[in-house]
Amino acid sequence: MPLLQISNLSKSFGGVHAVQDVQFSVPAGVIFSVIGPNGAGKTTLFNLITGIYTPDTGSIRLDGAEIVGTPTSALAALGIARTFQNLQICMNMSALENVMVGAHLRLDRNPLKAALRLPSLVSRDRELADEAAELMAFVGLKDQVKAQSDSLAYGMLKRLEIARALALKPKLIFLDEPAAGLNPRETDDVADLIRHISESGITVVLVEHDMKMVMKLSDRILVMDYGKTLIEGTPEEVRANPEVIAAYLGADA
Ligand SMILES: Nc1ncnc2c1ncn2[C@@H]1O[C@H](COP(=O)(O)OP(=O)(O)OP(=O)(O)O)[C@@H](O)[C@H]1O
Repeated sequence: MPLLQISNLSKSFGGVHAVQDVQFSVPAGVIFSVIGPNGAGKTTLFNLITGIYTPDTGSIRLDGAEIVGTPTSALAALGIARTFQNLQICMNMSALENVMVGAHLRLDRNPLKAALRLPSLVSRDRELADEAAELMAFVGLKDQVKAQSDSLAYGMLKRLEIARALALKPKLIFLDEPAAGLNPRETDDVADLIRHISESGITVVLVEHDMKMVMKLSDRILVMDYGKTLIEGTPEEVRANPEVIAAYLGADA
């Protein structure tokens, strides 16, 4: 059984068919990329799977269980984490606190206990801070553990967001354009990080415009165009598909 199975998924906004009858499945352990021109429906697809939008029709199964209608917070508990195309970092918090937010989302906190600052919770906060520091080191932010978020460069903030998603201890992580706005060296570093995330046992679903990175990293690629699936296959199959070449990749891909 695939980890994630999408069937007949559709979502319209007014007259715009943002996602139209899309189906694919993501086996556990792969790096799965979604590509397509601007407006193809990639982010809408992410928003549907991560509970931000409700589909008009279709089914989304995680480990065989239907998750359509499940709120984002409950999806986090089921093991789905994501990052956003536009950074969602709280700039008035420290970098470490931002990552700890991810861990807090994972844990069931008792607000009364928190208000009373019970010793068990204080020690758990210390554990979470240690865990968050480890994750920051994992994403390459070892030297920024004590930094304020607003002092971090853009590339660092993108990594911080990945660390926060990892703090959920997900089995499936959705990365929306992790290389957008990065220079070629930073892009290579993010590609290495994504590979490490995958090697740690987390299934990765990626939306990305950097075609070199997508071709290098992905086990499978879904190509979308005008809300529909153009093709789903291995990088070799996608690269060789005439429709993809015509619609998207260009002759030099
Ligand atoms: N909340 C919304 N309300 C109205 N229309 C929307 C909404 N979200 C997306 N759309 C429309 O749906 C279509 C698909 O948009 P989407 O953002 O999913 O594409 P995308 O492939 O992620 O594009 P990009 O690569 O530019 O991020 C577009 O025509 C867009 O204008």
